[in-house]
Amino acid sequence: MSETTINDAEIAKFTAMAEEWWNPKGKFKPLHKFNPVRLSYIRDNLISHFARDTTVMRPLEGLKIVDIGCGGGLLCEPLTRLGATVTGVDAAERNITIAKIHAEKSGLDIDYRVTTSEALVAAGEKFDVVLNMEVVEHVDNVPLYMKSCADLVAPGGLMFTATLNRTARAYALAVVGAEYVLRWLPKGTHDWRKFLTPDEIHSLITRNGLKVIEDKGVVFHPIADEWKLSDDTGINYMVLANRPA
Ligand SMILES: C[S@@+](CC[C@H](N)C(=O)[O-])C[C@H]1O[C@@H](n2cnc3c(N)ncnc32)[C@H](O)[C@@H]1O
Ligand SMILES: [Mg+2]
Repeated sequence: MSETTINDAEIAKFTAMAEEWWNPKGKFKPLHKFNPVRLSYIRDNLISHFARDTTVMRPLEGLKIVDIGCGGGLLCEPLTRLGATVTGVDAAERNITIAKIHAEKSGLDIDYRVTTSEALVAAGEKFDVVLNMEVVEHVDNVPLYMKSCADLVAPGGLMFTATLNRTARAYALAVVGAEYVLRWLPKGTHDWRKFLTPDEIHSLITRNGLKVIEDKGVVFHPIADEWKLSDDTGINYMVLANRPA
């Protein structure tokens, strides 16, 4: 394939951190702290969009989900427990190795693959739900990446995109604060210039045939030591979109 979304330096960076995926106090601590709020946002929207029964143990039974840039599988595992049929995709082979070992230990059946969104499109795959969480700021060729994620959404399906906004506040908090002051993340984790605004994400989504349903900010509350949903999309945010049936 001539065009790729893989940035070799980014893949090397994530490969070097791969052993840390499931350590809640390690380099991925921010994602662990983030996980409950984004997981309940995803679950609630899947249940309402696909009209699922909330009284059953596995409300997502039968839904086909692909998690692009799944890392160690922090979202793949709980979504599998909720009944979904999950494919986890990452360009870093080491991440997929770690994800597979962890799923095996947890007794979960997850289809983990070392590949990319553009390769899945070339293979003609479609999913009810595409998760595009904290990846777009780490890829090359953002238009190709967003097009291939969108192309994977089946008619009637949903896509969740999470990333960081390109604001002065995001620079101060997500780069300087998180990497240099609080040391939540290794220095160099994020390049602010690669962050995208909600308007830029919307245009990448709509030009590929999806409709934006809503934006949701995710904000850290230091006293509660918790992330919460918010209307403030100035730093971390998620965009929910659908492909009309
Ligand atoms: C910040 S992590 C996010 C992990 C996961 N989505 C989460 O939110 O818990 C970004 C992940 O994207 C992967 N990645 C980077 N570029 C990619 C590409 N072009 N295609 C697929 N995965 C990629 C990295 O290896 C890394 O695991
Ligand atoms: Mg990131």
